[in-house]
Amino acid sequence: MSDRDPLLRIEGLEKRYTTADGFLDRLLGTVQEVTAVDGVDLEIDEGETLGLVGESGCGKSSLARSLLRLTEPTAGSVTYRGTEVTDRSRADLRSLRTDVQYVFQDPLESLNPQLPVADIVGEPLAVHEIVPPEDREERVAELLETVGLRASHATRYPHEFSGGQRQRIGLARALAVEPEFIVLDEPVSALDVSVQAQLLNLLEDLQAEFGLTYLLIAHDLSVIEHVADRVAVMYLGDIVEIGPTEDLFAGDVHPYTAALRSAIPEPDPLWDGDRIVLEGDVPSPADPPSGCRFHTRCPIPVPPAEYDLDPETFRGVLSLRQRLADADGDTDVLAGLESVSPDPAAAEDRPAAIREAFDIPAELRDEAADDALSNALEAAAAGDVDAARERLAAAFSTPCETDRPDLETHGDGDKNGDEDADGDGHPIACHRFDDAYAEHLPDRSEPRQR
Ligand SMILES: Nc1ncnc2c1ncn2[C@@H]1O[C@H](COP(=O)(O)OP(=O)(O)OP(=O)(O)O)[C@@H](O)[C@H]1O
Repeated sequence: MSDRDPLLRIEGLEKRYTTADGFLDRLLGTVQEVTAVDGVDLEIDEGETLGLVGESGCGKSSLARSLLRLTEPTAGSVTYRGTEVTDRSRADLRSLRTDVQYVFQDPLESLNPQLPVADIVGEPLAVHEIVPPEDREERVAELLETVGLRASHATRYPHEFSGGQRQRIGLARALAVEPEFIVLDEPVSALDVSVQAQLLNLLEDLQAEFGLTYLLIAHDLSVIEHVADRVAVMYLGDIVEIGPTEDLFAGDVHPYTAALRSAIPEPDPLWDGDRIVLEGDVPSPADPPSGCRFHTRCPIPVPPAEYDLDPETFRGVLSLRQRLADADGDTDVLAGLESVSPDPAAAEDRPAAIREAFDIPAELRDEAADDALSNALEAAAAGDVDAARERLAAAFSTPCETDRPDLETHGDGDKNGDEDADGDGHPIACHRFDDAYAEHLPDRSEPRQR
């Protein structure tokens, strides 16, 4: 391995689950395929902490478990210290199992409740024959002290400990095999904030002491802000952004990263940044949106090139389009909206009410856009959802809906999110950063604001 090789390299990693394998499901046609990880490329360097963030269901655990083959990946390649992992036999994976450890989110689930801590931490020492049996007790005591517990804790059982202490036991067990690389899957998400900070400090101390490399998974950016060297942001099976941590907390970022960032509780009462609230949940990976997978929730989708629309207005138009698409033949779908009068006699008021319901101004600053919208709203107000849908789709399309963005560096920098000597660019999968769509965004400074 040369100096420049990463410790771990993942290429085109895919993990698909079939939701049901039963005969009845196949007979009824209810078998669904879920693409939890959709062709991810990633590199992790020795000694670094790579944070992996995204909402629940984005595929973080599936990615981490596949790369260690705790679950079999469907496709792709993983190399560890230059050696392919994906085609190794189970027996061959034994050495990898000591080099690489996985610490689970919920220690109560991963620690055997029937065993005292001495056995939980001692088991890997025995299985991998790391110390002779007569030295095991002493080594367990050392490991417990290394993670801030007492040697006397060895005789107790998992339920006798607090959440933070249980996570320390999980760490002691992982450290028993003297690993190089540890995957930490939501290690602090079940803990109080003060306990979180203590555990994150411990992780940093252990990294410095033992030269560890971490993949640190979290659904919350605040957890990794002070710990990770680089951050990869995951949405619906894809990495949508990867870069040095400081770049993701300042400067231009993917709109999804911006939303995660704005969700961090701000201790300063004078802070006047805008909270970005994402609508709805992560869509089902069984039926992901076309184009950019984030476009159905993106606060700033790329508007059509022919109009001068601000991002918020276009978001409203796109949400209206989605509502009409979801209506699927239900002509009364708009009547369900609170501010849209259900009274058929008030049909002439409905276009205005629909605009209001979707935060679209009463009049768009772009006359041609306003005409096209009015035309569609007239059809919607008259209950002709099909016509409204068609008119909106014809007039208000976005490349976000049709073109899948690549994870590309649009400034200076390389594909793995490392800065180059004189640049601060890092890979982002978003059309807003792609010059190919510049004509859609005449004033880039406006939509890139956070
Ligand atoms: N064994 C499985 N069978 C079927 N679908 C699964 C399985 N495991 C995960 N999934 C689905 O794959 C998607 C990604 O799940 P995954 O647990 O990897 O995401 P995550 O980002 O780690 O979320 P969380 O933090 O909630 O664990 C989800 O839609 C989930 O329902």
